[in-house]
Amino acid sequence: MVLSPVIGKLLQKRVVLASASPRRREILSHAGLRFEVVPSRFKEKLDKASFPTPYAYAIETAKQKALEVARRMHQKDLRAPDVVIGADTIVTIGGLILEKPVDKQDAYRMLSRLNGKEHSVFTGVAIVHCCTTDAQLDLEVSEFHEETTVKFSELSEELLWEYIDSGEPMDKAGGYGIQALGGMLVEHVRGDFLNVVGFPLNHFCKKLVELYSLPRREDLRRVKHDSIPPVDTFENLSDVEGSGSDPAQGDDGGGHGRAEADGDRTQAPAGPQGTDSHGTGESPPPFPAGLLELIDGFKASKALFVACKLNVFDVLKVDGPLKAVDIAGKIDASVCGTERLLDVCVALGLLEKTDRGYRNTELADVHLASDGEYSLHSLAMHSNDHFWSLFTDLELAVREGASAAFGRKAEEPVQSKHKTLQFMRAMHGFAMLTARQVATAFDLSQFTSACDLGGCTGALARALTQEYPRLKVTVFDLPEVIEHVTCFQPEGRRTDRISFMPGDFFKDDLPEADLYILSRILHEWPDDKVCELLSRVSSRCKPGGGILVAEKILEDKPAARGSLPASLNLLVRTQGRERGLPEYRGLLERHGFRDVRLAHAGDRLDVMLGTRASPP
Ligand SMILES: Cc1cn([C@@H]2O[C@H](COP(=O)(O)OP(=O)(O)OP(=O)(O)O)[C@@H](O)[C@H]2O)c(=O)[nH]c1=O
Repeated sequence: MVLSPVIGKLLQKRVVLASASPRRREILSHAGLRFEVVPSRFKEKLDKASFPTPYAYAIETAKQKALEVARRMHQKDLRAPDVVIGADTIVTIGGLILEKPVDKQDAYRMLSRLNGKEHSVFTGVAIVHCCTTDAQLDLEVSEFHEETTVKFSELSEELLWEYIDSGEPMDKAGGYGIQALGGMLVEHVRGDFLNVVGFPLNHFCKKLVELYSLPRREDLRRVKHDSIPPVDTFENLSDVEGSGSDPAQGDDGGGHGRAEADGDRTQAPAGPQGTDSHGTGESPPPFPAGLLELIDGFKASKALFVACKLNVFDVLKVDGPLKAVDIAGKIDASVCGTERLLDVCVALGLLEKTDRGYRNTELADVHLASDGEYSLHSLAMHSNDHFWSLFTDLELAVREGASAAFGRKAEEPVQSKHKTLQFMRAMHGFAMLTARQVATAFDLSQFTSACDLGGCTGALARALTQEYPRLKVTVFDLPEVIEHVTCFQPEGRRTDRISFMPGDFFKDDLPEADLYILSRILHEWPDDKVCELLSRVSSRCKPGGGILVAEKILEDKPAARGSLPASLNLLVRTQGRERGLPEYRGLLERHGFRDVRLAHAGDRLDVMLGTRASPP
């Protein structure tokens, strides 16, 4: 790959870096690029839960930063620059996205989380090509991301605070700067170092080669139909005249789309014979890339489920990297089928393909192998074995409503030991990822006893006892669940402050406690059952006692993507449903709980805390 000529081609263009990051400026100017710096005013507040992956979030933020600058410059000068570059760097660990710390305590929380562990750094990059025709701004976006894995040493509290007091963490994602003092915290790095610093230069150059070496189909089409080529950049910069292949086809996970001045749109491909899809010479509708992704979404889920079921991630965690033929032997499957499945997993970001064979990404090691503390393997298996077939009845459930569909092919009760365990593992995986955030959403230190109703494996109980040294927690769940809880207690971390009690919260006496917890329980039930349960809790709870409810609360604005499948789950599964804050608040108040407060516990859950009022 020839790097400098491709950077050289940009020298003929007015290039703007839409970033205030001094590191990005330095990396790009060292590479010989000439550009202006116009920091973006885009507020980095996108809803993380609405993105399928952390890097999708970073890419979208990068894109919005660049688009904001392009539009602002166009408005101001009536002429936008030729190219605007935006980037966003995030640090991710255990499903959490860490951006820049807001204060020293926040930096401490981030660095403690990274301490002694491996994490990923993603930078999303957007390259926006601007073209102004008749004062109209036409924008075309190319985007990609790069991942680097960084391992921190075990660091003492003292060192962490010394580092925080140096002031270095404050303007850096994850609260550290690998290029300076923060380099001392790092044991090893896998991948592009500059990507951690804030800009993946190598991938950027490859992207430029891809963009500027091959004229894209849409450019050829536009040259043919429009009198003025919209982006003169490409004809001028092309090395390979007349080559008709479409680099977007070979895009390595990055996108390639078009945005309009007042909103984002994806570029339509040329219709047959290079005409637009209407055959009229007018612009075809935007290419519905997101829609096609949705249409294909079930294939991606199924590929993940099958790879989990065949234990691909377990095999690679122990023995990877391995060639397809060796993996096929270990999972007892055909070589050609295995190879295809593995390549799909690479495309989905679950595996990496190296010269030595396939290996797990960190995501797969942590969440898709079956043995990890934060494994979601059983959640994937539960979705495959249980929800997949229920969802084939979605049409019926929608036509007839939950209650009509319920009972026909309704849920088989979770009976066999295997099913119970799979269900418990599935719940446990999710609870392990959310328990700490639920436990710390409010200060619960005034309570000395709690009862977690339907607390399953005790994941939340453990987070609560770790957080509150005075608190004793009783986990109350069905006998068939309590029977298996010992499998889920981590060796060496048992505490006599947690006890497990078998029982049915609709029938049996509830244990005595200062605080009653219903975490992801109420959405499972219809209103009459919710009222029955809340009235049982209310009559057992002493005045001044508390109720803690964790649920994903429906919002008035269009629901976050993450909560949508859950609301459909409930349609095909039980008669329960998601509820909004006023409804939950009303239910709690009706059952004698006042001062209901709300806190967010990460992207997937909200927590409400109410106090039992004295009876009138
Ligand atoms: C992990 C790490 C990050 N960073 C800096 O963290 C900021 C991320 O924040 P951002 O939101 O992507 O960028 P920004 O600084 O707010 O600038 P902008 O592009 O204007 O949003 C960027 O600065 C990066 O260099 C380092 O300097 N070293 C490191 O090891």
